[in-house]
Amino acid sequence: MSTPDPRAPFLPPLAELRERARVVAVPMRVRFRGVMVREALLIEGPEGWSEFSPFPEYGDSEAASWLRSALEAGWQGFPEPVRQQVPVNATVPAVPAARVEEVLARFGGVGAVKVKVAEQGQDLAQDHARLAEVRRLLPLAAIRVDANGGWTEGEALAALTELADYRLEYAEQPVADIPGLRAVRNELRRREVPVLIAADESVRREEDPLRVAREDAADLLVIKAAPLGGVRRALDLVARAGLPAVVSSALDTSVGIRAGVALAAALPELPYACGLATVSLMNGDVTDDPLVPDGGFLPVRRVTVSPALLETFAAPADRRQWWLDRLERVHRVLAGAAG
Ligand SMILES: O=C(O)CCC(=O)C1=CC=C[C@@H](O)[C@@H]1C(=O)O
Ligand SMILES: [Mg+2]
Repeated sequence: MSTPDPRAPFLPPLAELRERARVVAVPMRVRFRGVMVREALLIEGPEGWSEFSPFPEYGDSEAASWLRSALEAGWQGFPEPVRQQVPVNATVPAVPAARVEEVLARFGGVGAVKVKVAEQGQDLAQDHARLAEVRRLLPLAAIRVDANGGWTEGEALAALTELADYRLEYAEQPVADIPGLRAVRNELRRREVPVLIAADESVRREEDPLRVAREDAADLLVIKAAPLGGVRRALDLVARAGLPAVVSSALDTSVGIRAGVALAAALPELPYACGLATVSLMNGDVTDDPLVPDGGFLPVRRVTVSPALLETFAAPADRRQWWLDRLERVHRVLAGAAG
């Protein structure tokens, strides 16, 4: 497969993007990544609505991939799907065990659940309790955990050796760096602990997203459309990596989730349920017909944005300005890359 053209897709003039940009602040039902409000800049392009919502702490060059992804959605459109619906997992944030039932209920029936573990300020007993509750409520579900790099190697080995009793499908980013992932993976195999290792941050936040695969540091990759520069770039990455991929969200509105669905729908193989049901964690959306799961699946379809909801969730003026300033800086980064 060829290297994606760094200039593609076409970069519209900043004035055009600014003029069409809408900034929303959508409340969460439950704290996730430490936030209770998710902000996003949405732009309507000729091919449909697009979302630019890099997390606020990300710098401009990292955010440039998110803008590329938005431009693909709005100005280029998505590649042809090979399936018309995609299986999804429920996502359980690092909530107390007593809240698990209420969180799971938001997702309707699903066959897979991702549980956050290793949250700062919590301990392994809390992870155990959360996982035990998920297993009690869904005895047959595929369960995976996501530590967001929160364990040391020693902690990861100890924790996963114990948590394997819940029949874990895989552990996402148990430790922060690639040599650590590789070491944990090798040691778990040596101990015959049946937990696969997935890389997330080590793919989407690395200079070289193929390094994990090259260094044999994970069994599978977590792939997100926006941080990887869009659906086509993510597809190219998966093809080059030669590892199974799980598509996951960036905690987007339904507009951003649409890109994730397009990615999952276009992958030649989709062996795992995708982490694309996160609209269910939000207390609002920009469409009257949100991309939330039905029977454990999301459909492959367009998202129609509601002008009334854009008003309802319009961000305060200072935050709107913050996003417009960011858009301007990141546009400059992409214009530089194209020059
Ligand atoms: O994968 C899922 O089930 C939901 C998405 C999800 O967990 C994430 C979305 C956005 C940011 C990340 O911190 C987080 C992740 O680590 O995968
Ligand atoms: Mg993750």
